[in-house]
Amino acid sequence: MYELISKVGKASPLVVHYTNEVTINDCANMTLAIGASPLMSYSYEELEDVINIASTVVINIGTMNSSHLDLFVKAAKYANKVGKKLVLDPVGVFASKKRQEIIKILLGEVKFDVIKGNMAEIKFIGGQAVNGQGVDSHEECDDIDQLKAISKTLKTTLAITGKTDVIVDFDNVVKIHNGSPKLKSVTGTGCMINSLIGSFLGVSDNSMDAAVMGILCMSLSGELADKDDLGIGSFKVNLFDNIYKLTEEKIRDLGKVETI
Ligand SMILES: Nc1ncnc2c1ncn2[C@@H]1O[C@H](COP(=O)(O)OP(=O)(O)OP(=O)(O)O)[C@@H](O)[C@H]1O
Ligand SMILES: Cc1ncsc1CCO
Repeated sequence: MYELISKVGKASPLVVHYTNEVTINDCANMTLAIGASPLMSYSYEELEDVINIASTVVINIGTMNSSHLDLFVKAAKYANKVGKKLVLDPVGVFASKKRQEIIKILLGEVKFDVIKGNMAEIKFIGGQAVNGQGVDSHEECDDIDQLKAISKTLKTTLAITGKTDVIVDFDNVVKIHNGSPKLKSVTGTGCMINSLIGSFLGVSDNSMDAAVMGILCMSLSGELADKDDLGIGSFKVNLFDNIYKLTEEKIRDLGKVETI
């Protein structure tokens, strides 16, 4: 699995993003930092052209935009139709009825390789009552059986972020114990994980490995970046530097990965 980091650098897969306007630039830079190639689009006109050349398509509903709702569904359905890998981030799904409606349509009509969310977002799409605010989660990992059931119902790999990250594919479960609380104070670290997972899916058919690697790269780089009592601006720069300088050896040595 750890060798995927060199594979991404060599193959530089194209990750097409339909994502939110808040973190779009950081997602493009994160894709480049790990060695893949980003393309961000909001156009109906080029939808088929750009998805045809993509390795992976990322759908992130973070900033609900009336003119994008149908575009995101069309993009996801077309990616499915032509057999592209797909990642969904149901950002803030519990915050509004319209978010719930669009996620219901996407889950009903599209098969995703990985659904990435914070614990509140994932529990919510699994039908649980949750404690979240806007796009943020106040939930932690308490019931692995519940997460396994959600993965089975949605027939997908779940990549769930939090103090402890959890990746669940049916009965296979991996926990990641790296991280830094500062990652929560930089907006879009979750969105950037979609870019990382999308990059790894571009060089692997194993969704679980891609999801573990995507979260691990962010959580470990955040941990390494949180040095010398840095302020949050410098921390963010240091986070990107650490992603860019990750190696297979570093991940193998410093990753705190627990297979359950
Ligand atoms: N309390 C914490 N301690 C350590 N690491 C954390 C903590 N909370 C979150 N993280 C890390 O922060 C990163 C992003 O996770 P988070 O759950 O904040 O995503 P998110 O809510 O989807 O983010 P965003 O909406 O800003 O994109 C992950 O790498 C996760 O491990
Ligand atoms: C703050 C925020 N609002 C909509 S999307 C987004 C980025 C983090 O998900």
